[in-house]
Amino acid sequence: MRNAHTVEQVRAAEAERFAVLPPGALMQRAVFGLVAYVVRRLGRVHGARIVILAGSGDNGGDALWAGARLAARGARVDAIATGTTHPQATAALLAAGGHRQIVATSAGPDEPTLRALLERADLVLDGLLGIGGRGGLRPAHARLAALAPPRRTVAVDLPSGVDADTGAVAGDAIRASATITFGTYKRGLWLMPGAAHTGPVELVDIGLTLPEPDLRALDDADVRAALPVPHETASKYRRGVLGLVAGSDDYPGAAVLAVGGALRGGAGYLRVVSVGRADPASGRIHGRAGDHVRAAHPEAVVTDIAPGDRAALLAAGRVQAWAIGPGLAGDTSATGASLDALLGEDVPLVVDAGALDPLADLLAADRTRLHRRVAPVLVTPHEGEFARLVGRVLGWDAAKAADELAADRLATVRRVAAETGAVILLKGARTLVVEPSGTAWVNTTGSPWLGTAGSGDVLTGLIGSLAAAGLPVAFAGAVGAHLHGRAAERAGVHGCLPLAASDLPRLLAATVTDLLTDPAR
Ligand SMILES: NC(=O)C1=CN([C@@H]2O[C@H](COP(=O)(O)OP(=O)(O)OC[C@H]3O[C@@H](n4cnc5c(N)ncnc54)[C@H](OP(=O)(O)O)[C@@H]3O)[C@@H](O)[C@H]2O)[C@@H](O)CC1
Ligand SMILES: [K+]
Repeated sequence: MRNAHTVEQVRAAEAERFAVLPPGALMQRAVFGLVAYVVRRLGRVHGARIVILAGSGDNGGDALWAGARLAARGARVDAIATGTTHPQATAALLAAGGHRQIVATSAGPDEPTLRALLERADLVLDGLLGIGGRGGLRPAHARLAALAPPRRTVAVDLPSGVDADTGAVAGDAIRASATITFGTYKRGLWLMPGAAHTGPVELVDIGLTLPEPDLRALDDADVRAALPVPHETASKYRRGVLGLVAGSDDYPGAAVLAVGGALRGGAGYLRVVSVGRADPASGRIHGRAGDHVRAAHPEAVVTDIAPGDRAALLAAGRVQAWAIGPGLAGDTSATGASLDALLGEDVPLVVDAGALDPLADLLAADRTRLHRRVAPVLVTPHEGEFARLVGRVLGWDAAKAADELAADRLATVRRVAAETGAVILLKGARTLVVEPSGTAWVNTTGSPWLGTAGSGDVLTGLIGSLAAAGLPVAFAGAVGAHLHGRAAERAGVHGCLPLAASDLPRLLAATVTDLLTDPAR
């Protein structure tokens, strides 16, 4: 498990260490980790050209100290400063044979010199701003951030211009090929849009004693430990039964995809309820979605119901979790009736796609509905669906939803989870899962190829299945998002590019197999 903390939490932990350690000790620990990374990355330090971008604070100090160590090992180190710099670190750099120039002064480098330095650099260390940064970069910093070559830039602690707490980016910000962060992960390294600036993030332990994290990210080891694996006395019922309400005559494929995801989540039995209509000749209820599911997944037990038939829905049988939404289209009042029936059942419920607007309508009529329910409800909107949800339930207009998410994605989702009583899984690059209590996970697996029709249907089935198999539904959301992302990452290896959603169930099986058979277990 990786943990992220707020700047306030980091400052408090640092203060506690400052009180007992010799001056500069924490910074030297950070520098040691940074230099180790640079040496590993470059392979050969002697003769390498390093450019340090240095701001006025301790973040610049880290980078300059690293520059001093690298200069002492034979690197050519040029520091470009925005103004005054950390005195001891600057003295160390100069003593080791490094150079320093200050931009925007008469003796500073002109534009062509600056560009040439950065173009020739083997590596650029971004020490413009760390956790002390506030708001958008000032002009001198912004100019350097725009010139730094993304593929050869390493961010020190965090990419300058990314807000350490929110991940917000106002104007120019460093784009890094890697980030070496100190003490703990900062939330902004994991939250969009900042997360798009970091490259892979490495943590250097500097010995901070930290409180409960504000945000968590699962690793493969966490997911492996959480996977529902049947034991000797398992039976299909004991492994958990998922009820999945999915598919309609208009969108039968969504049900097939959701079932594909559900079959890889660990539940032992799958009851699928599809919406059909009465056959004029026989009077029997029959739907296209049911036919498609039966043909594609003979192991699923399918019931066709008339739109909104609550009794027929619940008669499908006992389940340990319900999921509703993929491929439900058309009559939202019928979906609302089904949803209302499922909300009356005391088992975890996953709500997605075509059931999200009907849920919003139910919550608009009664905001306490989910707060009063004992078992949790997890909703899985993408950004557009989230905007509609908060529009209908909380009265936010679309611009407000977009602005709040851009300013502080995590705080916004936390607020909406607390107000609605729903566990919210906000899909997208860096999917967030947030409980009404505020407990939050961010997903760091995935691939842009996942932005394809139907991938959300697979995710809903997968999460529902994990919940039916016994994982708490919010955790099932975090585990499901991790597996879904890992599956997509494997697409290239398994010859599945461009990725189609129907490839995902097979890729999920390969992902789970690898996790369970990893010899390092
Ligand atoms: N202390 C230690 O032992 C350890 C510290 N560590 C390191 O210290 C870093 C934190 O250092 P820090 O507190 O000095 O803050 P940092 O981000 O470098 O500079 C802030 C200064 O920049 C300015 N400024 C603010 N906003 C701005 C903007 N938008 N655009 C431009 N300028 C802006 C403002 O200065 P002003 O110009 O207002 O005087 C402000 O004071 C941390 O990230 C980690 O790398 C690690 O080594 C672990 C051990
Ligand atoms: K930085």
